[in-house]
Amino acid sequence: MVILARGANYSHHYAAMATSFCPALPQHFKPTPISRFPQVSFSFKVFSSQTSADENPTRLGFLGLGIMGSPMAQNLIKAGCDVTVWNRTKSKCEPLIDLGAKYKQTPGEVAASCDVTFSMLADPESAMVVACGEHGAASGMSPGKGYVDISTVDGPTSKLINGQIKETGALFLEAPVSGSKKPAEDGQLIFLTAGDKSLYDKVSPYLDIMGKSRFYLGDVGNGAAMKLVVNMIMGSMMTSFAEGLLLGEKVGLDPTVIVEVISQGAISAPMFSMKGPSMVQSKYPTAFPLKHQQKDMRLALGLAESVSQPTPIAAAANELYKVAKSHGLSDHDFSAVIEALKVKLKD
Ligand SMILES: NC(=O)C1=CN([C@@H]2O[C@H](COP(=O)(O)OP(=O)(O)OC[C@H]3O[C@@H](n4cnc5c(N)ncnc54)[C@H](OP(=O)(O)O)[C@@H]3O)[C@@H](O)[C@H]2O)C=CC1
Ligand SMILES: O=CCCC(=O)O
Repeated sequence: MVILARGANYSHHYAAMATSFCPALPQHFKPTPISRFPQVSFSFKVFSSQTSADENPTRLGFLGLGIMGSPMAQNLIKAGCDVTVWNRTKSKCEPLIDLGAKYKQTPGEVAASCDVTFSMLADPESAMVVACGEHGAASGMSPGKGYVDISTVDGPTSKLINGQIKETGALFLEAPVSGSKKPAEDGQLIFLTAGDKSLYDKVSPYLDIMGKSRFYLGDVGNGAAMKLVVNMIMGSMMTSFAEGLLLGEKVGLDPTVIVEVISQGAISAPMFSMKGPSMVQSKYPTAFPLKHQQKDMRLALGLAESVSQPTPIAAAANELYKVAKSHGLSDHDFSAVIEALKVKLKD
């Protein structure tokens, strides 16, 4: 069911109205902006397992069950979707199988048994091998099927995967996400999609289960570019925040007060408020692994290089992430980049 309503100011009113129409269906209900026209309209989407439980429900595959993929697949299962999973490390499939997912031995077998297959892999290399390698998803693709790659990769990788999928007659959509572990758990991700519009239309109900909004950006490569631009800014912001916390502390300021002051002013950001308190305690519980942030800085710098755009701030930030990696912080949250600034230089 989709309830359409115009105007951003009345979202909670319309949300209450929709819930009163459908009291049995509130579990996956949330007001969602129609992101292609963010300035003019909102839609409210109610996904119900009943609506998908028709004669031939769409069979969904999910490849890659890491920090992000696991809760995303879990939300699809909990919404009543028919989901088949695969992960390189099979043990990560088990909690989802317990929730009702099916399991196949290879990405190709998942794709062969599903109508649409989602993938959420670490980086360009793993996205390529899972899509196009031996027993990869492409080996199970054929006309009528679709492949949706949610991994954060660069445009050239996404275009290569698109080409291989298209050769099978299937459709392709790149759909990287903004939002981290908690938004993935809460179904509040922001999808940045590009590619086959008909596949975008087909999978929109599923994107709405996993996310709060979705953007359709046209040709393959635009979704990857949008994601890299956003993460490049985020990565630079984090290093600047880390510098400020350490400088403030060194001149005698209480870093918890710095976090509070920032939260009330013009540079307030959810990221600072969420990560700041644990950073001042030198704790970095992983939501977004530092190794992935450094990968995104590297890919964003490659994108900048491809169009001769100067990005000196991002280049400097990237060096700090590389230093943090060399200190064994790859699997910590990316906020651990602050540790790279604590390293004492030799005399
Ligand atoms: N965490 C976050 O906050 C966000 C992450 N992203 C992006 O989403 C993607 C996934 O992130 P996240 O879930 O955090 O990452 P994780 O490191 O938790 O998971 C990575 C996944 O990729 C799989 N993988 C890695 N290498 C290979 C390989 N060679 N062959 C097959 N599978 C492989 C892993 O399998 P295995 O379990 O066997 O290791 C795992 O399923 C990344 O591109 C990341 O940049 C995007 C938004 C937010
Ligand atoms: O790619 C990771 C993004 C993390 C976030 O948007 O909070």
